[in-house]
Formats: sequence, C-alpha cells, structure tokens
Amino acid sequence: MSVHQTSDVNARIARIASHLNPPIPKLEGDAPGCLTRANCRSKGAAPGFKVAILGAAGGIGQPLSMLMKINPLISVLHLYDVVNTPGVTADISHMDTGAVVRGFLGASQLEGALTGMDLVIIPAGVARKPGMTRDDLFNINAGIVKSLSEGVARFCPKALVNIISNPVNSTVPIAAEVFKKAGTYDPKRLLGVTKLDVVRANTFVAEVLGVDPRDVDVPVVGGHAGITILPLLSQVKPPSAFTPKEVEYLTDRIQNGGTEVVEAKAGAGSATLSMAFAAAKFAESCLRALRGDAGIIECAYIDSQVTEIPYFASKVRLGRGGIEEVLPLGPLNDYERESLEKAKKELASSIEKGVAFVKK
Ligand SMILES: NC(=O)C1=CN([C@@H]2O[C@H](COP(=O)(O)OP(=O)(O)OC[C@H]3O[C@@H](n4cnc5c(N)ncnc54)[C@H](O)[C@@H]3O)[C@@H](O)[C@H]2O)C=CC1
Ligand SMILES: O=C([O-])CC(=O)C(=O)O
Repeated sequence: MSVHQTSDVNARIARIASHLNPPIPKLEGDAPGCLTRANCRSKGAAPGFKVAILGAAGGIGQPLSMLMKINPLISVLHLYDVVNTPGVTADISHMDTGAVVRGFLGASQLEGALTGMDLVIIPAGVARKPGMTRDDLFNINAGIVKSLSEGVARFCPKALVNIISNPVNSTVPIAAEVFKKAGTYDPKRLLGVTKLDVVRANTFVAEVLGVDPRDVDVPVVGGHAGITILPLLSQVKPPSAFTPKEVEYLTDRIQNGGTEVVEAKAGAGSATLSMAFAAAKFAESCLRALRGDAGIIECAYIDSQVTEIPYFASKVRLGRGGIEEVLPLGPLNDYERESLEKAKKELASSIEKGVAFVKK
C-alpha cells in the first residue's frame, strides 16, 4: 500500500469514527437565528433542518427518532437523553437515510444537543401507570420540562418547540414561563402536541362511518387530558351526522384513548407507537411550514386568545415564523358549548399550577 493509500484509509477511518463517537458539535457556521437558516434553506442554500429529540431513548423517543431519521426534510438529528443514547444513536445511525445522527448523554451534553437546532421535540419524562391521571405525573415531569426549557432558552432560543411530556396542559405553561423569565418567549414558537387526540379521533370516527381514516379530519380543541379533550364532531370532514349515542361513544373513546392504552399495557407505560407516529406527523408539518409551504393547519395547545383561558388547543396555521394564525373555533352545537365550559374550568387550574411551579 502506498503512502497516499494509507493516508486515504486513515482519513476514511477518522471520518467514520467521528460518527461513532461524535464530539459535541459547536456548529460554528450556523447563523444565530434559526428562522434565518430556514429561509436560506428554502432558497436552496442548505440541505435540511436540524432537529433535536429530548428523551430520545424512551418509549416514544426511540420510534420517534426512527421516524425522524427517515424524514428527508431533516439533515441533522440530535438524540438527547439522560440514559442509553449511545446505543439508540448507534442503532439509528445505521439506517441509510440522509440525516446525520448524533447522540448526547446527560446534562453536560445538553448544550451540544441543542445548539443550532431548528426544531426541538420534548418527550422526556415519566409515563402513567393504570389508576394514575396525567396530572399525577406533574411532580416529576414539571422539573424535567423546566430544566430542558432552560436549556432551549440558553442554547437555541429561536427554535420551534414541540412539547409532548405530560401533563401537557401544565407543561406548556411551564415552558412559556421559563422562556418569559429568560426573555426569549415567542408564543408563536411553543406548541403542545395534541396531535394524538386528532389521530385517535380520525381513527374512531372513521370506524363509525365505515370509511378510510385518512379521509377523515376531526378538529380536537381544548387541552390534552380527560374532559379537556374536546372533539368537535359537528365539524367533522367529510360532513357527517352522528346519533346522540354515537356522539357519546366517540367523545368518551377520544377523551379516554390514553387511558385505554395505559390499561391495556397494564403497567408497562402509555401510548408510545401511536404517539411517535402522531409526533412525527406534527413535526413534519412544522418543518414544511418552516420551509415555507402554504396552508399547513394543525391542532395544537398554545398561548391563545380564542377563549378567556390563556392556553388552549385549537386549529392553527403554521408558517415560517411558527404559528401564523389561530383559527376561530367555528360554530359549536349545544353539547360542545356545554363541554367547553367544563373543559375551561379544569384547564384554568392546570395552567395555574404550571405557572405557579416556575414562579415559586
Ligand atoms: N402529548 C401526548 O399526546 C402524549 C404524551 N405522553 C407523555 O410523554 C412522556 C414520555 O413518555 P414515554 O416515552 O412513554 O416515557 P418513557 O419513560 O418510556 O421515556 C421517557 C424518557 O425520558 C427520559 N428522561 C427523563 N428525564 C429526562 C431529562 N431530564 N432529560 C432528558 N430525558 C429525560 C428517560 O430517560 C426516558 O428515556 C410522558 O410524560 C407521557 O405521559 C405520552 C403519550 C402521548
Ligand atoms: O394517556 C397518557 O398517559 C399518555 C397520553 O397522553 C395519551 O396517550 O394521550
């Protein structure tokens, strides 16, 4: 082997090794504003978005990481957790898709995980066991979301943030308060992920109608726990009439879809696979919007003026700046109006609890 060939081989080995054990990236070439990079990309200046998943080694995190690795809109995928990211990263990095995957383990590597990110998805935290409510997770997950949000405020304040960790009704206000304290809050860029409620609603309504769930669109508003989950069955597309019995069955099933999975898993956790699917679809919408695609509508739990409750899930139009328009609730029937009043009461107290946690 010639001297030239040896140095080629060494260079190749060094390149491969840098993927297997990646140094914490500084991404010095990145513009400080994530939106600027998104704009550059839409003009063809860069090949894809940079996405971080916090809680990537968990039940949701692993399948979500896999789905994100397949997404051609993503050029760099950062997997962060407090355990097991080296294994998950090594595994996922062998998939022959475009995104470069890097793993980050523990708080000392949070800066590397977050720096330069366009989108941060947060499924970190504990999951329910049978008999628990989502609010029972507050004591542990509030602190986790608070500390990860502090990281986002420091290291990628312009990123779009998708919060999955429960109780979403409280964790989104927690993240907002952290960003307010840090002076980085942009309500257009913080979204609580309620897409699983929509995915479930589409599935269950399609079963009742006897149609393909991909042809059904059910707006689900309010929040993400029990009676705060309000499917607007009067606004289903394609337009459909339901008997009172069907409304009762569908509302109950959609509101308790999470509990249905928790009970079926019998202590082994809550929805992970359908949640990863829902989160991947939601993230795809966020990235397409950042790229500049028009007409991207999703339901999400956000800082809202649609009702007098400060955070509320409803349809939003996404664009390059995040949430570009919050759509009105539209006409509600008597049943939906009554349900909305009940939901607002519970939402208000979950929000207050989240805000108080950061302010204390
Ligand atoms: N928004 C929604 O529709 C849904 C939300 N969830 C919620 O998502 C969360 C995660 O659920 P699973 O993945 O099933 O739980 P899991 O326990 O399987 O995974 C959670 C992961 O978070 C990691 N983690 C814990 N503290 C962390 C920290 N400080 N930084 C980074 N990572 C940390 C854990 O090490 C673990 O790998 C739960 O709170 C669950 O209730 C679950 C389903 C649907
Ligand atoms: O029910 C849970 O604990 C997890 C969740 O939010 C869901 O599946 O909708």
